[in-house]
Amino acid sequence: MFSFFRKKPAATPAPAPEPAQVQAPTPTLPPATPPATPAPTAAPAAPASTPAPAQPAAGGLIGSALVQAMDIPVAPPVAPERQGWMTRLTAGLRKTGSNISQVFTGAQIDDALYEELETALLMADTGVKATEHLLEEVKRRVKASGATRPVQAKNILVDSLTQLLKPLEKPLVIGQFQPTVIMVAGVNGAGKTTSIGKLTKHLAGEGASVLLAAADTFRAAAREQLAIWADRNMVEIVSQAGGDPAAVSFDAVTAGRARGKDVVLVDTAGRLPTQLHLMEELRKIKRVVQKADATAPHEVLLVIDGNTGQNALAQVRAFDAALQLTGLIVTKLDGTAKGGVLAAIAQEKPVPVYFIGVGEQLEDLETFDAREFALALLS
Ligand SMILES: Nc1nc2c(ncn2[C@@H]2O[C@H](COP(=O)(O)OP(=O)(O)OP(=O)(O)O)[C@@H](O)[C@H]2O)c(=O)[nH]1
Repeated sequence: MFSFFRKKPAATPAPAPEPAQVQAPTPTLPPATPPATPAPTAAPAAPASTPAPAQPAAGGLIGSALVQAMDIPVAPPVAPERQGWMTRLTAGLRKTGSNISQVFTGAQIDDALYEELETALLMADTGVKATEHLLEEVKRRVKASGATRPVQAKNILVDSLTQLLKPLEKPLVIGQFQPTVIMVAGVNGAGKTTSIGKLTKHLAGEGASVLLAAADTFRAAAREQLAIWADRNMVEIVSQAGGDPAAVSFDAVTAGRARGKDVVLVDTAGRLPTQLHLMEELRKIKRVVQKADATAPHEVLLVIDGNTGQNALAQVRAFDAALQLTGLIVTKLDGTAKGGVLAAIAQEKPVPVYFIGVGEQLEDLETFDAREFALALLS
């Protein structure tokens, strides 16, 4: 089931400065879709209601008589329409998740388990701060709940990770502006064009009219790749060999407005944050897009390759400083053992994650859901 974006209801006041151009969503587009999954019920350990850990009673109660009822979070089931995605996500995150899950295969919760957990989280590129946070949370809640079995500690980790990642959840909203201009940036090969192609397919499939801007004017292959996605989805593309990327973006936004498009997606060339002149070029694209539409770009997305681990955090910081990011797309989580980087982002630079990618297939890019991610990682 498609659950890529939420359409702003027509009744929602649009803060566009040119009311005449802000139109109600086209009838071909679906109404606002409810969240694909129920809001995660991040059940705190609720120590208040938890009976105190059992004290050996006088008279020598043994075995199961000592077991107390414990309040351990139990994950609610995933919505049926997300089951297929969960299967792909679980498979994609296997490399990252298996090392962490391994920690909970022993017989008891002890210092050795916590040490192993710390190492596993650090190895998954969760970062020092997020690792410390998660460790403290798990220890605190294990103690408060009286949990003794590693599987209980694992459930508590799922819940703690969900809570940490929750602020990163945000749906992509279109329909508030026409067109919604989405600028996409990132380092070389992060998966920008592929992600734009997948997004285009899904948006077009839902009846949204999309215009693509090939603002990577240097690399012929990049333009061709985008043109293939445009052809496949029968959407229009503004492209120009060797031209100025800002000029192409300006033309695309102007054309998008004139033709009443719902979405304009601007694909920019890959660059490293250390290439200052190229970062300046990105700023210029953003400024020029603003000239074509004073309210645009409405979204500035950074695509990051999940394989880059902690370096992804540096990319988020650098691109955010240059462009004021509104969201992230994290790709290639399938080929990495470093998927913990999302926790590092949540802890240190919480820019919303609109989509995550776990493969090259169309259906391998989906909306980010904190609980799904935590469950898939530790399943
Ligand atoms: N395994 C895997 N591969 C992916 C994913 N997303 C993209 N790719 C692959 O990554 C490679 C680079 O993707 P592109 O979309 O060309 O990357 P780009 O950021 O546009 O590249 P430049 O324009 O050169 O900066 C392609 O082979 C994609 O198929 C993903 O989630 N998982």
